Amino acid sequence: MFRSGTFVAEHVSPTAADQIQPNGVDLTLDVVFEQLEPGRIGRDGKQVGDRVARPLEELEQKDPDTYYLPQGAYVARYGERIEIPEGHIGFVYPRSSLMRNSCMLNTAVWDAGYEGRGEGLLQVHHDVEIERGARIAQLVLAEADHEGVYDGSYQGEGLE
Ligand SMILES: O=c1ccn([C@H]2C[C@H](O)[C@@H](COP(=O)(O)OP(=O)(O)OP(=O)(O)O)O2)c(=O)[nH]1
Repeated sequence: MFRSGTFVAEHVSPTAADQIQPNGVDLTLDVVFEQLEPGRIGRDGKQVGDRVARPLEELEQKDPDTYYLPQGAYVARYGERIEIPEGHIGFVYPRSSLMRNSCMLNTAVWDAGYEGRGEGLLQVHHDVEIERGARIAQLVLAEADHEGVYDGSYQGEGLE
């Protein structure tokens, strides 16, 4: 069973009232990274390629806290600290307004016991402006059986 947005909000911080949806909690965009070097996925381990945070443009008469993203693929870090409670699994979906603007957010499984500010692959198929702090995604939680809890290399990411 999927949990309510109010339940999900107990595991996401900070959350403003307008982020709490009937079935989940909206996540905001904090940092956009651009990958510089190749990563590696091996049979026995992996490595994330070097990346750099994209600068926030500071154009006159424009909100300075806005990303102006040309077509391409970016890694987006969310602004919220997320905790996947035991007995649950998390899924993140893009906000439909992204899709309607020819952009997409690709995501993976969020494991029970994970804590951190996660990341998603932001695909920009048409140039787009996204304000820092704007809502781009929604986290939902479903009840799930599991053995053990998350103990991988991304535990605690973005909380430093
Ligand atoms: O779209 C997603 C999906 C998951 N996560 C977080 C939560 C998840 O629990 C953690 C690890 O994901 P996964 O298990 O897929 O990572 P991995 O590539 O298998 O690495 P590791 O074994 O170090 O966990 O990353 C994200 O930040 N974004």
